[in-house]
Amino acid sequence: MWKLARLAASSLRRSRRFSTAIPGPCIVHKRGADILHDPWFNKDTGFPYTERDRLGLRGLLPPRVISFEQQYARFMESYRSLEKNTQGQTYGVVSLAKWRILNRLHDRNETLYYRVLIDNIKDFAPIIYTPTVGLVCQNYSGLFRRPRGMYFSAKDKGEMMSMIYNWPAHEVDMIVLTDGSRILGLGDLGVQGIGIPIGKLDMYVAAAGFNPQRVLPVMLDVGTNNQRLLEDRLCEWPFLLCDSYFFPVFSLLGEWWERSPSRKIYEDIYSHELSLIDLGLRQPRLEGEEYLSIVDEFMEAVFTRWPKAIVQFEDFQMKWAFETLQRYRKKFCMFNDDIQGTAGVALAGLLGTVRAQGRPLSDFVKQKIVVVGAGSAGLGVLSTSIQAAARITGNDETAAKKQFFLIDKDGLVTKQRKNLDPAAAPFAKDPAEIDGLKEGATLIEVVRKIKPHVLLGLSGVGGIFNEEVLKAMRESESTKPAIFAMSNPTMNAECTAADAFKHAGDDIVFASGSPFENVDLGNGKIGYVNQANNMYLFPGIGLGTLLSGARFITDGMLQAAAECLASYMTDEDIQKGILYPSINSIRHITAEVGAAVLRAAVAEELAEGHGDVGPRELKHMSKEETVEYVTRNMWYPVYSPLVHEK
Ligand SMILES: NC(=O)C1=CN([C@@H]2O[C@H](COP(=O)(O)OP(=O)(O)OC[C@H]3O[C@@H](n4cnc5c(N)ncnc54)[C@H](O)[C@@H]3O)[C@@H](O)[C@H]2O)C=CC1
Ligand SMILES: CC(=O)C(=O)O
Ligand SMILES: [Mg+2]
Repeated sequence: MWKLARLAASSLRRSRRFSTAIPGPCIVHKRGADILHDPWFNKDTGFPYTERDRLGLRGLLPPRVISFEQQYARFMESYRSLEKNTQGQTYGVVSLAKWRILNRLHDRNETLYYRVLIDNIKDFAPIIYTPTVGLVCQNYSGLFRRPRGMYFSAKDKGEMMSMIYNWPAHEVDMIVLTDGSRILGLGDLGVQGIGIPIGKLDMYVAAAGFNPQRVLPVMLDVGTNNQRLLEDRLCEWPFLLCDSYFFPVFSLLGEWWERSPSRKIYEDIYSHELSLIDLGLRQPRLEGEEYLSIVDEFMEAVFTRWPKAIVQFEDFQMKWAFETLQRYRKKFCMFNDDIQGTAGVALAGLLGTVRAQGRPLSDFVKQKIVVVGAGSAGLGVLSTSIQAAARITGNDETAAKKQFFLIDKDGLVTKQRKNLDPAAAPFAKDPAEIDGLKEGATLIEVVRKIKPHVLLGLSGVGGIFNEEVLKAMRESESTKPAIFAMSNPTMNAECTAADAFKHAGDDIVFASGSPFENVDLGNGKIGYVNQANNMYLFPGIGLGTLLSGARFITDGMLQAAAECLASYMTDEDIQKGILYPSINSIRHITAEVGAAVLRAAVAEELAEGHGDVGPRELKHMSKEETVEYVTRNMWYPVYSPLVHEK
C-alpha cells in the first residue's frame, strides 16, 4: 500500500513539475526595480512581456524571455560545472562553493531556488542543512552578504514589541528561533548560529510546503561565551587586515611563521573567508532572569503580532532548552526540536530495530539500550522511549527504565554521582541494577558488560564509538545490533558508517544524524545507512499543527508524529536495515506526519481550524481525506502572475 501511495506521490510531483496550469495571481505592492530586487517576487529573465509592461519592468531586463524550465536547466548546468571544476579540492572548499551558488539563488529568486531544492533534495539537503550548514555557521560572519530573518539582541530590550513590525510580511506561520548557544555539535557560535534557523526553514519549505513568504528565521543574540568570537580577531591581529598578498610574504619568514599562532588563523581566513569581525554582541551571554526576560519579551512580541504563529526552539544549550520548553509550552504554540523532534525520530528508529530482528513490538521492553550523551537530545530520547515502553507493556515507567543506560562525559550515570544533574537524575542507575559496573564506568566497560542491543550516540563527540567499542558490539545480545551515531555535523558523528560495518560486523543496523553513503560490504551486499535526523518529523509537526489551528503542541500530537514515522516503512525494507524513508520522499512522509499530528489535535479537541476549514470539517475528515487535505495545502514553487496593487 505504501508503495502505491509513494508512486502516486511521485507521479503527482512529475505532473506538477512545469505544469501548464495557470497558477493563481499574487498581489504585489511594488513596481519596477524594487520587484527585481525582491527574491519573493523576482523572476529574473522569466517575466513575460505583459508583466514587464504592467509592472514597469520594460528596459530593466534583457529582451529575451527565458522560461522557468530554461532557467532551471541553466542553474543546474552551472551547479554541475561547479561540481566538475572543484573536483579534488577539500571538503570545505567544495561544500562552501556549493552553498554559495545556492545561497546566491536564494537571495535573488526564491521560486527558482525552492524548485531546485525540492527536485534535488537528496543532493542539496547536505548543503543547506547538515553537514555544510555547520561549516557555514562557523564562517557566517565572513560569508555574510545580506541579512535574512530577524536579529533581536540584548540591546533591544524594551523595543521588541515594535521591532517585530519591521518584518515585511503581514502573516508568519513558522518561526525557527535560536540563541546560538549549542549549534549542532559545534558549541556556542553566537550570532553566527542564524544559519541553523535558515536551514531548518528551508527544510520546512522543501519538505512541508510552507510558503517561504510566511516563515521567519530568528537569532536571539544575548552575547556569547565563545572566547574566539569575543576576542574579535580584527583587534587582536590588526595586520590580518592586509590584503592576501601578504600571505606569501609571511611564508618567507620561514620557521617563525610556521610556528606563529597567527599562521593558523590567517590560513583559515585565507582559505575559507573566515570572519575578521564577528557580527554579534561582544559580551558574555546573559544569564538567569536577565536572559529569560529577553526570551519572554520576544515571545510576547511574536504572539502579539501573529497569534497563530508556531515557534520552534532550536539549538539552545541544555539548561535553557528544558527551561524554556517548560515555561512556554502551555502558554504558546511552540516546541523544542532537539528535545521533542529528535526523540520521536529516535523512537521510530528504535522500534524499527525491534522489527529488523523479526520480533514483535512488545519485545521493545527487552532491548538493552545505551544512550551516550545526557544533553537535551539524549534526555529527550530517553524520556520519550521510556514512556513508549511503558505504553507498550502497560507497566509503569519505573519498570520500563531498567532497559536504558545513560552515559555522559563522566561515564555511566548512577545515583552515586556527586552533583547529579537534576535533568539526568530520573535516568540514573541504582548500583544494584548495573551488574557490578561502577558509577562513571567507561563506554567500553558498559558495552562489554551490558552487551546492548542498541548503542545510540547524542554526545556531539566525533569518533567516540571507536574500534574497540564497535568490536565489543559484536557480542551484543541482539541478532542485529544497532548503532545510531546521531551527532552532527559529520565530523562530530560518534563513528562513520564504514567503521561501524567494518568493526561491528555486516549484520548491524546503522543510522547517523548527517548523511553517509551506503557501504559496499562486498559480494554484492550493501550496508544501508539511515539518516536518523529530526528533519523527518519537525516539518510535519509544524504543518499538522498549523493546519489544525491548535494553540499548543501536546505530547499526544508528538507521539502521533513518532508513531506515524515508525509505521511508515514496510517489513521488507526494515529487514534490509532501512528504518527511515529516503529523503527523496520527504514531502510524502511529511504529509503523513502532518495528517497524524492534525488528527491527534482533533482527537484532543484542540483543533480550531485553519483558513476556511473549521474544526467541524476537520473532525469529519477520514484519515485519507486528512492526508489529502494536508498535501493540498503544501506550497509549491511556480511563477504566479504578479498583479500590482497600491
Ligand atoms: N540527529 C539529530 O536529529 C539530532 C542530533 N543532535 C546532535 O546531538 C548532539 C548533542 O546535542 P545536545 O544533547 O543538544 O547537546 P548537549 O550539549 O546538551 O549534550 C551533550 C551531552 O554529551 C555528553 N558528552 C560530552 N562528551 C562526552 C563523552 N566523551 N562521552 C559521553 N558523553 C559525552 C555531555 O556530558 C552532555 O550530556 C549534537 O551533536 C547535536 O548535533 C541533536 C539533535 C538532533
Ligand atoms: C539536527 C539537529 O537539530 C541538531 O543536530 O541539532
Ligand atoms: Mg538542532
